[in-house]
Amino acid sequence: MSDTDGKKPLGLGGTPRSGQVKQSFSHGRTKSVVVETKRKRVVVPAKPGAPGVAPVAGNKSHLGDPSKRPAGISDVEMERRLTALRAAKAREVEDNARRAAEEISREEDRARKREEIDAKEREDRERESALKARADEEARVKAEAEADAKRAEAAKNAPKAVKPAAAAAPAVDERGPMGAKPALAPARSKTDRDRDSRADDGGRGKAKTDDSRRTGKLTLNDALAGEGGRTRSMAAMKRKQEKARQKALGQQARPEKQVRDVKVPETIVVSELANRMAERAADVVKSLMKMGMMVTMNEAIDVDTAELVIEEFGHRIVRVSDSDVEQVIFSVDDAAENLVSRPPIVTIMGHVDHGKTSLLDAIRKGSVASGEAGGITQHIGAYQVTTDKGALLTFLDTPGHAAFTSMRARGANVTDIVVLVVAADDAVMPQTVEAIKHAKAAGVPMIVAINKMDKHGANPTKVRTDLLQHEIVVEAMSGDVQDVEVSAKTGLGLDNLLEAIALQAEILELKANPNRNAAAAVIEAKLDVGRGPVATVLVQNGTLRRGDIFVVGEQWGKVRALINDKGDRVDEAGPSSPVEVLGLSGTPQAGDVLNVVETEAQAREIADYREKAAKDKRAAVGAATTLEQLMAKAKADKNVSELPIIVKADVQGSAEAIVQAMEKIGNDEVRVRVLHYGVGAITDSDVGLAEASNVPIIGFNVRANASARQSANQKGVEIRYYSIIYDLVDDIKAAASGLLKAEVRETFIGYAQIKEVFKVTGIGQVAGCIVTEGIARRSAGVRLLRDNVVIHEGTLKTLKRYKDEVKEVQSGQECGMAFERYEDIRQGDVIEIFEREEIERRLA
Ligand SMILES: Nc1nc2c(ncn2[C@@H]2O[C@H](COP(=O)(O)OP(=O)(O)OP(=O)(O)O)[C@@H](O)[C@H]2O)c(=O)[nH]1
Repeated sequence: MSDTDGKKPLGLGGTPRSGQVKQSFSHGRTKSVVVETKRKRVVVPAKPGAPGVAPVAGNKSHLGDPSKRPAGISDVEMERRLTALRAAKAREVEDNARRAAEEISREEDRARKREEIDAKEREDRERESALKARADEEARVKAEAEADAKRAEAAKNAPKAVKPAAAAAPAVDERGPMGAKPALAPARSKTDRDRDSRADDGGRGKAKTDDSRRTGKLTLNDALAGEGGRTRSMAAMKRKQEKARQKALGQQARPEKQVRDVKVPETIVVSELANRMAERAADVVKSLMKMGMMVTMNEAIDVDTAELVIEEFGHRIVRVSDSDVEQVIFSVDDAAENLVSRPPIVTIMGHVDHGKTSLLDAIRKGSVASGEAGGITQHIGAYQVTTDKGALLTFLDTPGHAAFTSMRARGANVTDIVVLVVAADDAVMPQTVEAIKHAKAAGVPMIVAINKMDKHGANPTKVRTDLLQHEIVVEAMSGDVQDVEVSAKTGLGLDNLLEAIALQAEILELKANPNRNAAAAVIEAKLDVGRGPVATVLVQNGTLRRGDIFVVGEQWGKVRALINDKGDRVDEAGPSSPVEVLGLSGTPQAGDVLNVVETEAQAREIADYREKAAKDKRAAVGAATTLEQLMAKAKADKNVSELPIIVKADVQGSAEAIVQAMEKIGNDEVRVRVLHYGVGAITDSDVGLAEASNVPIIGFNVRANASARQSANQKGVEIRYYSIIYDLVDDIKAAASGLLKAEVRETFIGYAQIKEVFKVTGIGQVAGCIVTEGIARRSAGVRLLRDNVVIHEGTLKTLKRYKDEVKEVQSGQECGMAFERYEDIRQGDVIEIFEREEIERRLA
């Protein structure tokens, strides 16, 4: 079937010249298409003025060649379009004329305003120069120079300011009536105006823009329409105004690149270097790459390379050494007017059981002694007491046991006054002498408290004379050391003691500046299960506050809480206050100094530096320097038996004291080696270490946690608990004694002389002897002496009397002796008979 069946071909009429084309498709389908060729219509243009031709509607010549029109547009449509075009052109001409007129009027307005502003500026300048002229000669010269400079600047700006406005005058304002309204804008700098002119391309009225910037008043219309519909914030406007003002004052709008002093240690990470130069890290990396160093911003470079980079960026290098990080905490001395009185820090020292704790207890009316394990003060406590007269005193309670010597030494260093307790029923004892030495070495004044005056047989005079031997001349003996007779039990003389302390403090004129960063001494540190590391510190200067950032030894932190000696939380602690500090990164050592610093970065930097330095030091001490030393050490170690232990204690001071006590145990042959010590409960890792090294764990006032207990049971690790240091020392001594080799004691029991030597089959050489002295015993040891020289030492193979083997032969009797594995015996030789006895030894 054909598509053309029953249909006429589509055409515009007339006589078309047509033909048929047959098209073939797939699957044998065909289609006949009728092709029609249309004749072109020829339009002859009508002559203008010719009769019958309407000027617009009748005459179609102005509609152009219809063949060139787009298809389907009729003459009428064409006519309508042309009319619209003509009307638009007429409107445009009108608009242009109107705009030009408006522009001229605006220009006139602008010129008038410009003149006004110029006049005002001129007036200002003249007034300014007149004012300056009245100043002294030097100021006048300077002012004139400035005025000249300003005039020159103004002269430079003036023509440029006019130019864009004039050039823009004929331009068409596209913003219509809204934009055409002359709006007032703040005065603008030339740079801003130029920039705006550039931003407004072509069609936008530059004159309008300039005008709005110069008029000094900002209207809503202007603000909204000023940037082609782009709104500006008030802040942006203010910035522009500020820039313009600065420009007018002759300041540079763009700040010059700042040259910085860049501190660089021996090595520095690239990103940190960029940070210190205030440059982009990527730029620094780029600059390094240009130098041929392919580094990333997280890699460290040496100081010499850093110097090249710094120079390239136009900064200055300041080389610092690692230790310089500590410089931030070295502060200048306080000015005298900033210093205020502070309470004295008093340390009570003396021999064991002379009543230190009882005395302090009596002073602060508390009961420390009764709560202590075994009645021994185990660690330093610090307390503040107020006397009846209102004087505030800070007491450090130092322990009395010899093991705590080092802690006491530290106590003496933060101490202003030492109270030396000597029991009146005893005398000056070794630790009394030690305390005197410490106090003298630290240059700390001393007050002697002669305690236990209530006791029968108390003899204070003996104490005073004993002290003379140690160059302590008390006041009672016309010396300069105050002495007070007291009884901690009855409270006798306590007032006098406090008075003596207050008097001594007055003489010392103790002062500190509370208005500076705090410096404090750690008197105790422990790891508290709930609170983390806790340090008891004594503020020495400044005021320690909550939130302060500090570094203490190898640790650092931010004060999370401060707890005073009464257990109350406080916000700050002034000079001489003892206070517990929470918020440390780790447990510091007793004796470390806590310093408040400005930033966390500084604190961390100092702590890191100290940790590294301490590590290096330990490594240097541990390393044997020469081969001989190494060999000597190895040899010495070989001959020494070791009892290794692990110590865990409740506080740092106790742990250190135990380690010291352990070091003292032992001799050339045996020693106790503390493999590891720490503060806090015994944990799995302690048990792991103990198992690996096969050592027992000593817990002093601490216990193993549940899992550590369980794994210790499984692994067979021994854990021993103590709360009294004497018991611990005694037990370890006993254990170490077990390592000592038993002593071999030799006892001479007799001599025998060899009369003749004969050979016996099956035995070998046999000596026929006579026991000349003592007794000859079969089991004993023998030495063969020839001309009083020992030529053999061994045991007997046989001891015979006649034919019988006997156990012993008495003096004066004859016997036969043969040596075990030795034959060279001669007539006349002497046999020495002795016995060996092994004696068990104990450590002293
Ligand atoms: N009669 C009498 N006994 C006292 C006096 N002062 C202390 N004592 C006793 O002496 C013993 C030791 O007293 P502490 O205060 O524990 O002695 P300490 O010097 O602190 O001892 P350590 O902590 O071991 O260094 C205790 O039994 C006290 O009761 C006193 O004035 N008179």
